[in-house]
Formats: sequence, C-alpha cells, structure tokens
Amino acid sequence: MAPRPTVVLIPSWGSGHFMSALEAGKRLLATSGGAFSLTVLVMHAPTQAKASEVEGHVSREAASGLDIRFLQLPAVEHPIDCVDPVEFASRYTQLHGPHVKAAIASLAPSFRAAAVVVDLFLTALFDVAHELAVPAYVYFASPAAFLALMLRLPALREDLTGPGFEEMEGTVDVPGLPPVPPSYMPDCLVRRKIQSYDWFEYHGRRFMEARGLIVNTTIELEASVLAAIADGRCVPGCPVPALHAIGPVIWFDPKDDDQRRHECMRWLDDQPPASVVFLCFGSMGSLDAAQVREVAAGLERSGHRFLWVLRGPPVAGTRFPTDANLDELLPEGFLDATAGRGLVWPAWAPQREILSHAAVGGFVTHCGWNSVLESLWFGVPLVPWPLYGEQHLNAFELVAGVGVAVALEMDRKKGFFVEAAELERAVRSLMDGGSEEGRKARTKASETSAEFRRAVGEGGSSCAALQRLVGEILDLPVGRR
Ligand SMILES: COc1cc(-c2[o+]c3cc(O)cc([O-])c3cc2O[C@@H]2O[C@H](CO)[C@H](O)[C@H](O)[C@H]2O)cc(OC)c1O
Ligand SMILES: O=c1ccn([C@@H]2O[C@H](COP(=O)(O)OP(=O)(O)O)[C@@H](O)[C@H]2O)c(=O)[nH]1
Repeated sequence: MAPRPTVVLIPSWGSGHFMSALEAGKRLLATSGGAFSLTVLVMHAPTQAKASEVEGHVSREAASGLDIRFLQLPAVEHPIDCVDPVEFASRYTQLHGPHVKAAIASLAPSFRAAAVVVDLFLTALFDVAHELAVPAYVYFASPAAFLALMLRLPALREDLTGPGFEEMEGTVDVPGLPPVPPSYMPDCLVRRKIQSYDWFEYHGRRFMEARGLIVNTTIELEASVLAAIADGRCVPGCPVPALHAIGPVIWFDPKDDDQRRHECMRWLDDQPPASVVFLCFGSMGSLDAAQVREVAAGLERSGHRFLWVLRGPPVAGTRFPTDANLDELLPEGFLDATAGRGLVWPAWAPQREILSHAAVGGFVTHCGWNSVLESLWFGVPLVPWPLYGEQHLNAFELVAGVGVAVALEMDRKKGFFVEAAELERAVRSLMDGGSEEGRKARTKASETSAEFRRAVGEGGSSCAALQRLVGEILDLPVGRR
C-alpha cells in the first residue's frame, strides 16, 4: 500500500506558541478532509512547569480521536550562556536536528512526510527538511508586521551605527507600516545585544528558504503589511515564499461541565454591560512594586470598574510569574476603597472566557499576539502596555496602523514606567462614553470582530487561504487549490 501523507508539525513549548501551532495544525487537518494526517514532534520543554503544561495539552489532544500522532523527541542538553529565550530556543533546536531526522525517517513505510511545519524560532530544522527533500513551512504565531521586520533585518543592519536600534536616528522602515520609532523595536534588538540581532536575522534569512509562510493574521487586519511582503518590498530582488494568512487561530479550552464557574466570571456576572476594564499581562508579565502602586492609584482615580490579574515576582531563575500575595503587593486600603467595583485576581485567569463576557468593555494588555487576537475576536478595544518580545511593535501597529487601541504613554528611559495619571487618562479615554478616541477604537474593534468571524467562515479569506495551503501541500494543480 502507498504510504499515507502526513504533515509533520514541530511546535515550541511556550504556552502561546504550542497551542497556537497545534490549533493551526488541527485546522489544516480538518480542511484536508482526511487527505493527510498530522504528526506532532514534541520537544522536551526546558523547565518542569512548561513540561507539565505541554504534557497536559498532549494527553488531552491525543485522546481527542483526531488523526494526530504525537512523537516525543529524546532529551538534549541545554545550551548555556544564552542572552535571551530566542537564542536559547534557536540553539536548543539545532541540537534536535538528528532526532528530528530519525523521527521523520521512522514514519516510513506507513507514512510519508508531505510537509514539515516549524515554529518561527525553529528554522534550524529546515536543514533536516531539505536533506529529506520535504517542503518546509514556518508557522508564524506573531503578526505579519513582525514577519516583515524579521525579513528586513539583514538590510536594516546596514543602517545601524551600533549592534542594536537604540542608537539609531530617524525611524525604521517596516514595509507596510507607518515609519516606526526605533524604541518600538523588539526589546532585545533595541539594547546592545549582538547575539539577539544575529539570531533574529538568522531566522529572517531562513524564512526565505521556506515553501510557505503560514501567519496567524487576516488579510483584512494586516492588508498593507501582507501586500508589502508579497510584493517583495522586504527582501528586494528575491522570490518570496507563498504567504498564507489563516488567522485568527485561537484555541478555546474544551468545556468542562463539572467545573464550577470561575470566581472572575461570577464577579463579572454582577457588572453592567461593557463597564469593566480588564488588565492582564500574559504568561511572563509581572510588575514591580513601584509600578503596582501606580496602577492601583490610576485605577482608583479612573472611577471605572476593573478586573486586574496581578501576578507576583517571577520564580527564581525563570521569567514566569508566581501567584501574588495581594496583602504585600497592593497599597494599604486599596481593596476597601475599590470594593464592589474592582476585583484583583492573583493567579492565572481564564482570559478568553473573561474577554467573551458582556461586562468587559476594554483590555489593558501586554500585547502578546494571542491576547490581541482573542480581544478583537470578542470586539474588545485595547490599551497596549507592551512588555517583552515583539510586543512594542504590536502596540505601535494597533494604535498607528489598525486603530483598535488608545495609546498609553510610557517612560521608555525608565524601564517603560507608566504613571498613575497616564493610566487613569488612558482608561477613561477607552471606557468613557464621551471620548472620541475611545469611540473610534470601540467601533474599529467591533468591526474587526465581524471581519474575523467572516474570515474564518465558509468562503472567508482565511478559510480560502487554508484550502489553498492544503492544495499546495498535496501538490494539487493550481486550478484545484
Ligand atoms: C515573537 O517574538 C518573541 C517571542 C518571545 C517569547 O518567548 C517565549 C519563551 C518561552 O519560554 C515561553 C513563552 O511563552 C514565550 C513567549 C514569547 O513571546 C510571545 O509569543 C507568542 C506566540 O505564541 C506571541 O507571539 C506573543 O506576541 C509573544 O510576545 C520572546 C522574544 O524575545 C525574547 C521575541 O522576540
Ligand atoms: O492569566 C492568564 C494569562 C494569559 N492567558 C493566555 O495565555 C496566552 C498568552 O499568549 P500571548 O501571545 O498573548 O502572550 P505570551 O504570554 O505568549 O507573551 C493567551 O492565550 C491568553 O489567553 C490566560 O489564559 N490567562
């Protein structure tokens, strides 16, 4: 019997990355109508907490009855002296090369790898795909604007006077975006860390070797950036891989009827429609004590209702926050002063469920791309408070490009510190009925929600992109994709 085609997906272990890639894989599988299966190669997550999280996802999905097989890759050493998580992910991935090759070879004779799809920082595995003559794809869980920047990095290096963007004068040309101030570049490219730039540039170059770039966005949301990439404006003179905008790819937890309704949801049930501003800063977001005091003062003075996910300092040696001790962190009297109109939640919260609640009218977010897409899916406008990774660029795009957000001024020289008065202003602007800035953001967020739902529905742009991608993987003649 001829071997069955399978798509080999290799995600990384970060919470957002793993589930976003898996959800994208499941959408590919569903669109293929059984023409191929999905094989997921799972790397050992580098921390115990992440490993348990990944194991939980794998065992739940393995029991789903879908045509997915999970293969655990052997453990490898941890690279040392890495300057940031991107360098770690890139070097850790390189060490997996021989194991990935063996895993793909072991699929024969029952299966044939029809494509290899890797996470954005795992492009070192393209070497294996090329050796085995299997088409390679990138799954890009971040916005197309960041993809455009990564593709431009080799050329932008020529404009730098130092190893990062910090010393750069003028603005950065990210094709498809308005001119970007250098301070909105990903934080590890702003400061003087030569390895960071090198690794981002490495991946940017390798993207050009892919057969296709699968991006978690929609043509409607990032039209100008996607056009700029497709027109070759990021890497002039070189053929651009096929672009597939299949988003928004959002993962929703399976409903568990036995579970009690979460305390945050019960609290929201008692609040009026669109009255609550939600604050949450992602899987690696925690604020220091001085910043917590400013947020508390800003929220109290704004007079608005709020649900604030406040996490404690990171676990030693990691960037992942602990559950907060509210008595220690919050200013004395704050909880009493805001009783009835505010809830501070000290642990991981059910963010997607919260955003879906009618009482939520605005979201102060760290601008992780999953959080942005989830908020817009439910039509909730944003106040961007970027912290790490590419989030500053995301914030710039949301305010200056897309128009779904009210800007928040931060002191870029003082560790992106936000004053209480500035948070109060931004929250009022987002939430007050009379603010023109907030009205525009609310209208645009609500239009984007409708666009998103059309894009993934039958005949929508992302649904069509998935169908074209499946046709490309199966090598169907162009007219039948
Ligand atoms: C996308 O650019 C960067 C991403 C990261 C980064 O690293 C990271 C490492 C981990 O061990 C766990 C993580 O969860 C994690 C997350 C992360 O960034 C977020 O990834 C999301 C994708 O699912 C999404 O794109 C968010 O917008 C990201 O903020 C780190 C980094 O530089 C250090 C990046 O430039
Ligand atoms: O308390 C929290 C914090 C985060 N998230 C989820 O974690 C993901 C975070 O991904 P994102 O890309 O926004 O940021 P990252 O954490 O990767 O920086 C999103 O799906 C959020 O809904 C959550 O459910 N509860």
